[in-house]
This record gives sequence, structure tokens and C-alpha cells, in this order.
Amino acid sequence: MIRFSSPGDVAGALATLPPPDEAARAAAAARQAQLTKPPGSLGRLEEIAVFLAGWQGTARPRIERGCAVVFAGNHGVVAQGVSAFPAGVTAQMVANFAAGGAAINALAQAAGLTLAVVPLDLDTPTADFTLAPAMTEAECLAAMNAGAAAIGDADLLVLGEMGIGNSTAAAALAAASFGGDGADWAGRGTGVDDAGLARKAQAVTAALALHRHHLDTAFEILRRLGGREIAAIAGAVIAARHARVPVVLDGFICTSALAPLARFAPAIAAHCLAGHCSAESGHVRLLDRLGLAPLLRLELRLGEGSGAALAVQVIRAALAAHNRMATFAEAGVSAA
Ligand SMILES: Cc1cc2ncn([C@H]3O[C@H](COP(=O)(O)O)[C@@H](O)[C@H]3O)c2cc1C
Ligand SMILES: O=C(O)c1cccnc1
Repeated sequence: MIRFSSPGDVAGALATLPPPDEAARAAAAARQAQLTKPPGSLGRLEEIAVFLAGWQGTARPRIERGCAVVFAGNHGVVAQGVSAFPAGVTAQMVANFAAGGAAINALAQAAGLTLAVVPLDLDTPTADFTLAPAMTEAECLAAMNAGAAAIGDADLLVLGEMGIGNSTAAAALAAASFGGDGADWAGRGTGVDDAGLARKAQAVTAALALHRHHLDTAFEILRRLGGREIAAIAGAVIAARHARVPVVLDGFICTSALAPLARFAPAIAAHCLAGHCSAESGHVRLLDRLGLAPLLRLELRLGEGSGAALAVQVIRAALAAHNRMATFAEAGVSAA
């Protein structure tokens, strides 16, 4: 299990990302070619099966311990008037997750996933990053370690977040990592009006100016502009990669955790599937920058891991076809 004791450990883990098991990928691709269908006719379902084979290291991948993990954190930048909801909703929603009443409870259950919720110091919001770094080094490392620890023994990891104000942090991370200013990456989040959207864009642009001389490592970008739940997702993604556990990403906010990592380690998203493309305006561009093609596009704009959990139903179907279909030889069907 990975532990990050220093920012150097994060850089080290990013410099040593393992590749997939190419033999398992080849074996899975060979099986797909034998199944009773024209080659390629199951489209991306075939790619999903080969992808999971490579990361699970077996020609016949399975989902037996599919785990959804939702990280929660609070954000000082809400003081800039960037969310349609008050910061107290973060803790209230964590209570709702525990009571089973949130969308992710229903969607994780429908997808056959266990659900873990990891609240991260909700009583201590990050600093307002328009004025100071969001987190200290110790705070950011602790959040990343909470993320790394949460992967447990999952064989498929579904990541989600809850944190009022975090679509502003996500926009800042995307801009710092891939260029552009606040207006390029700010979206409506929980549904801010035009004035709220302008405040978000302004907050991001102000933060980029304040931190501009210090954005030269993935860790510093995450620490200065992210939040605890986003840093935890980054830690979980890195830890999952080193454990060769495939990951399903959710919306704009979840995906934004990869932006600073990808700037310094472009292969970081190779063990990740994009569950969906959110209606949040920056998500389509963020996915494009990460080289990810979303599985679903259902106009969701919720977070919590909701779109990722939904996509697991497609992933399960891909594996059902891969593992249960007959080959041409078994079925006595003539090959081309
Ligand atoms: C009741 C409620 C449940 C949510 N579940 C996820 N989010 C989503 O909205 C927040 C991001 O939007 P913004 O940056 O505009 O605050 C995050 O908590 C995200 O997970 C929710 C938001 C609300 C209000
Ligand atoms: O895409 C997301 O992750 C998202 C969009 C709006 C609000 N919360 C989350």
C-alpha cells in the first residue's frame, strides 16, 4: 500500500506508474476474436473487457469487489459566493449518505457496488485559495493518504466526491494544469446564476494570478488550488495504479483530480475509465485533455460518483458478454 510521506513521494509515484499486463490484454483480445459475433461488433464493450483484463492481469476479468468511495471536504473559497448552496450542505449530505438517502446510495446499490464515505475534516474548511494555499503540505498529504488507504481490496474502484464549492476548485485545477483562465473552466456547478458564474470565473483567475509562481509540481497545484476530497481522489488514483486496480471516474470534479497529475505524468489516466461526460461545461474538454472517452452522456451534473456508478452497469455487461458468450468453435457457428 502506497503512503505519501512527502511531496517527493508523490512525484516518485508518478514517475514509476506501471503499465497494464500486455499478455492478459492480448489473451482477452484473442478471446473477443473467437466469440460468436462479427469482429468488433460489440464496439466499446470489447475495449472495456480488454482494458479490465490488462489491469486485473487476467484474460477473464471479473467484478467481485466493486467499491464506490465518496470523499467529502469543505472549501474556504465558498466565501467568494461561488456555490448556489451553503457549505453546511456538505456535512448534511454526508449524513444523508450514511442514512442511505442520496442518489449515490441508490445508484451504487443498483450497480452492485459497496459504498464507503470518507469525510475529511469537514469542520476545518480549506483556506480560501484566492487568498492563500488551500492546504498545508501536511493537510494535502493526509488527504492523499486517506485516498490511498480507501482503495482497500477493490477489484474495481468507483470514485466520487461531495464538497460545496468544489466545482470552483476543479476549474482552478484544470486551468492551472492545462491553461486558460477562469472563464474557460468555470461552469454552473449546483446551478449558480450568471452573477455567480462570473464570481467563480473571477475567483479562479485571481487564484491563478496569486499562485502563478508556485504551480510547478502536481503536488503544489493540488495543495494550492484543490481540496481535501480532490486530493484524496488523486491519492486513490495513484495508489490504485500501483496496485493495478482499474478505476471508474465520475464528473468534472472527480476528473479534475487527475489534471495536475497528467500534466507531469501524461499516462496517469491509463487505468481509468471515464464513467460519463457531465453537463458541467468544462468536463468535455477536461476528458479530451486526459485522452478519455466517456462511456455515458446522460446530462448528469451531480457528482457523488453517480455517473461512475451508472457506468458500472455497462462495464458489468461488457464482462458478461466477454465471459459468457460462446466461441465459434463451441457453438458450431461458421467463422468468416
Ligand atoms: C444537495 C446537494 C447534493 C450534492 N451532491 C453532489 N453535489 C455536488 O455539488 C457540489 C459542487 O457544486 P458547487 O461547486 O456549485 O457547490 C459538490 O458537492 C458536488 O458533489 C451536491 C450538491 C448539493 C447542493
Ligand atoms: O460534473 C460534476 O462532477 C458535477 C457537476 C455539477 C455539480 N457537481 C458535480
